[in-house]
Amino acid sequence: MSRTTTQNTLPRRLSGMLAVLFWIVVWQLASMAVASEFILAGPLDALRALARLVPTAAFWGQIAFSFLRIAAGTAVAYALAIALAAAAHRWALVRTLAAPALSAIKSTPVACVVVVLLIWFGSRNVSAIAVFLMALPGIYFPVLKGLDELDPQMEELFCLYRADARTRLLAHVVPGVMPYLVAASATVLPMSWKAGVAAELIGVPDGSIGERIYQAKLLLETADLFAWTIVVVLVAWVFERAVLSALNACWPAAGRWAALHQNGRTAATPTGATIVARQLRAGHAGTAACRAVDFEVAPGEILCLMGSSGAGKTTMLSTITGLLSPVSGNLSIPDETRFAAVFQETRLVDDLTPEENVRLFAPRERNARAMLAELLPQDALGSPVRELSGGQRRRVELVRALAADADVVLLDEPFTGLDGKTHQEALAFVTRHLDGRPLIISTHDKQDALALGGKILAIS
Ligand SMILES: Nc1ncnc2c1ncn2[C@@H]1O[C@H](COP(=O)(O)OP(=O)(O)OP(=O)(O)O)[C@@H](O)[C@H]1O
Repeated sequence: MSRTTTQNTLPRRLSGMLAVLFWIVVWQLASMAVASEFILAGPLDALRALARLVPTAAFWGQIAFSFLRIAAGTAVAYALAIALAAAAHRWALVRTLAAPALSAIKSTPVACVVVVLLIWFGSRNVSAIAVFLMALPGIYFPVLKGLDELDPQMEELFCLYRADARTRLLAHVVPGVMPYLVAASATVLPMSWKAGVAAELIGVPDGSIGERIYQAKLLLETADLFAWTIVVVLVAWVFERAVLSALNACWPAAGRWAALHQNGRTAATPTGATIVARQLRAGHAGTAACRAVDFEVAPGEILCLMGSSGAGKTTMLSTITGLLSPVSGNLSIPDETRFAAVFQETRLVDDLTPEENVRLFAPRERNARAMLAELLPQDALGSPVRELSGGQRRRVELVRALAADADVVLLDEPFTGLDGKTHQEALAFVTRHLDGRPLIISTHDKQDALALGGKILAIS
C-alpha cells in the first residue's frame, strides 16, 4: 500500500469510528431520557445482555444453526445462479424461460414466500430456502449482464490464439464477470442475513437466532432483542467481508493460474502454411474496403501491407485470419493453420504480468521471460500490464505473438508508440524469432519493410 493511500485510510477509518461512537452515545442518551428498559434498552443494557449470552453454549449453538442454513442457502443460490446465467448466455431459450420466473421471485415479498415454504417444508430449513430464493435472482441477473458485456475484441483474441476452454474461462470470462459478481454480492450477502433471520422469525425453528429474537419480543426482553440484533449485524458483516475478500482474491488469481498451468501445451509441428490470395477483396458486410489484390506468402517470407490510413490494411489482415469473410476472390490457407497476431489496438489481460500474458498462449518449451527481457526492462516484468506504458504494452503483445505456437504471424502496425531505439530492437526481435514462419505485417513505414527484407503490397 502506498504512503498516500495509508495516510488517506487512517483518518477515514478514525472518522468512521467516531461517527459510530456518536450514534452509540445518542442511543444511550435516548434510552436514559426514556428511562424504561422495556421501551428502549440502551447500548450498555444490550452489552450487559450480550455478556450474559456469550459464555453460554446455547448462544453459539443458535449462531451455528442460523449460520449454516443461511450460508448453505447463499452458496447453493450462487452456484445455481452462475450456472443458469451461463446457460442463458449460451442458449436464448433458457434466457427467455428464466427471465419471467426469476423476475417474479425477485419481486415477491420474503414473508409471503416463507408462509408457503412453511406449509411445504416445515420450519427447520425455512431460512436456507428463503435465502436461496432471495439470492438467486440477485446473482443471476448481474452475472448474465457481465457475460453479455464481455469484451468482443478479447473474445476474438482468445479465439484466434485457439485458447482452450479452461484458459478462456479463467483468463477472460472470470475477470470480465467478477466486477459484476462482486458488486452484486455487496448487496446480496447482507440481504441474505436479513431474509434468513426474517424467515426464522416467522417460522420460529427450534435453536435458531430467529427463535431467540421471537422469544425476546414475546417476553419484552428489549435488551436481549438488541443484543441479538448486534450479533446478527456482526455475523452478517464478517460473512460479507469473508466472501468479498475471497472473490476479490480469486479474480486475478484465476488468470494467473491459467497462465502458469499450460503444461499440456507443447509446440506442435509447423504446418508450413503458404497463404495464396487471388483477386482477393476485403471488406465489411459485403462492402469492399480496398481494391482486389493478389499475393502469395510461403514459409520464411514476409509481406508488408502498405497504404494510407483507412486504405483497408486491418480489414485485409482480419480477412486472412478468418475473422472477416472475403467480399470476393479466393483466399487459400491450409485448414489447420494456427495464427498469432498483434492487433491494431492493445488486447492484453490487464491484471496479469507480461510473462503471464505471454504464457497464456505459448508452448512450455518457450522461455517467455527471456524473450520479454529482450524487449522490456526488468522492472516492467513483475507488474500487471495495466501499469505499463503504451509502448511497453505493445512490446508485450509482440513477444506474445512471436512466442505463441503458431504457423503464421500477423502484425498490425506493431511498432506504434515505440521510440527509434526500441523500434529497431523490435524489428530485430521479429527477425530473430520468426523461425521460418510466414509473416504479414501492416505498416506505414517503408523502412520497416526494408529492415525486414519483405515484399511490399500496396493496399488502396
Ligand atoms: N467494423 C467496421 N465496419 C464497417 N466498416 C469498417 C469497419 N472497420 C473499418 N471499416 C472501414 O473499412 C475501411 C478500412 O479500414 P481499415 O481499418 O482496414 O484501414 P487501415 O488501412 O487499417 O487504416 P489505418 O492505417 O488507419 O489503421 C475504412 O473505410 C473503415 O471506415
